[in-house]
Amino acid sequence: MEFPFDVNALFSERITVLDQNLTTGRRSLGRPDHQHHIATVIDELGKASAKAQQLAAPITSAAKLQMNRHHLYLLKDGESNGGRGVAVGFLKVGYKKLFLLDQRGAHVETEPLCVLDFYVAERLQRHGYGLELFRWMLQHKRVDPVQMAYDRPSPKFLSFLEKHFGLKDSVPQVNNFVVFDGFFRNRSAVQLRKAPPRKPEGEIKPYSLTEREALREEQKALPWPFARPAPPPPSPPHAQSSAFSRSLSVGSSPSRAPPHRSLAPSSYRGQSAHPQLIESMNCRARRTSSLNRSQISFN
Ligand SMILES: CC(=O)SCCNC(=O)CCNC(=O)[C@H](O)C(C)(C)COP(=O)(O)OP(=O)(O)OC[C@H]1O[C@@H](n2cnc3c(N)ncnc32)[C@H](O)[C@@H]1OP(=O)(O)O
Repeated sequence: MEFPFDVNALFSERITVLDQNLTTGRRSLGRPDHQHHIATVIDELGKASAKAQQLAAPITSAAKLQMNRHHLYLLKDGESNGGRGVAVGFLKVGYKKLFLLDQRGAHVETEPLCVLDFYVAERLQRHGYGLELFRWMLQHKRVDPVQMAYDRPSPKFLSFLEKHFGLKDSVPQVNNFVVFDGFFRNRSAVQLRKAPPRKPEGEIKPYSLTEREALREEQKALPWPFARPAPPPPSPPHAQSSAFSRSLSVGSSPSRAPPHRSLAPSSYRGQSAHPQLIESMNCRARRTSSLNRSQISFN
C-alpha cells in the first residue's frame, strides 16, 4: 500500500511494533506530522482489512489502537515506491479474558493472547509476508500458535494456520473465538480457571469486551451462531450488501465471516439453527474443525 509520504521515514525497521502510543521510538517523538502519518497508515490498512473480510466497519484504526492495550506489527517493503517504501500488511494481537469450552465442554476462564486482525495487501498475498509477520510476533511474544485464540478467523487465515502451523482441529466454542486442539494442554492452573457456575437467571458471557461490543449489543438475544440477522440497516444505496455483514451476534466478531464451513449453518443467513449443528456442538467427539476446504470459497 502506497502513501503520498515517505514510509521509510516513519518506520525504520522492516517490522515495527506499535502500541497505544503510536510512536516508532525517538523518530516520531515531538513530530506531529509523523504521528499523523502513522495514524494514516494504520487507518488505511484497517480499512483495507475490513474490506477484505467484508466487515461492516474497520476493527483496526489508530484511534482504537490508542484506546486498547494491543500490539500491532506493521510490515513494510522499504525498496518499493521509488525507495519511499510501502506498507505490506499488519497483524494485531492482544490479551482477552475469554470463557471457553474445553474438550469436555466445561467452561473455563482464560486470558490468552488473541489474533484480532491480520491483513496483507491483496496483490502481495501468498508471497510469505503473512508468515513473516506471524513468526515475528510469535518470537516477540514468546508464544506458540496453539496457545493462542483467534477472533473469528477468515477462511484464508484458517488455511494459513493449517498450512504453516498444522492447526486444524479446533475445540468447538459458542463464541467466535477459535482455539485448537492442544490449547488446553500444558496450561497452568493460573492460566486456566474453571468458570463460576452459571447463575440460573443469567448467562456466562463467553467473551470479553472488545471494540466490537457496541455492534454486539445490537444482537444480544442469542450466542453466535444461533443469532438472527439484524434487520437490514438503513444504509445508503451504495452500501455493500453482504449476508455476513448482517449476521451480528453475541460473543462474536459480528460482521466477520464464520470461522468454519461446518460452523456456517443456514442460521448464518437468517434461518434457524440446523439441528445437526446443535448436535455437533454437543457432541465433543465430532469436531467442527473437520474443515472441508473444497467447500470454502476464498475471495
Ligand atoms: C483473526 C483474523 O484476523 S481473521 C482475518 C484474516 N485476514 C484476512 O482474511 C484478510 C485477507 N487475507 C490476508 O490478508 C492474507 O491472506 C493473510 C493475512 C490471511 C495471510 O497472509 P499471506 O501473506 O497471504 O500468507 P502467506 O503467503 O504467508 O501464506 C500463504 C498461505 O495462506 C493461505 N492463504 C493466503 N491467501 C489465500 C487465498 N487467497 N486463498 C486461500 N488461502 C490463502 C494459504 O494457506 C496459503 O498457502 P497456499 O498459497 O499454499 O495455499
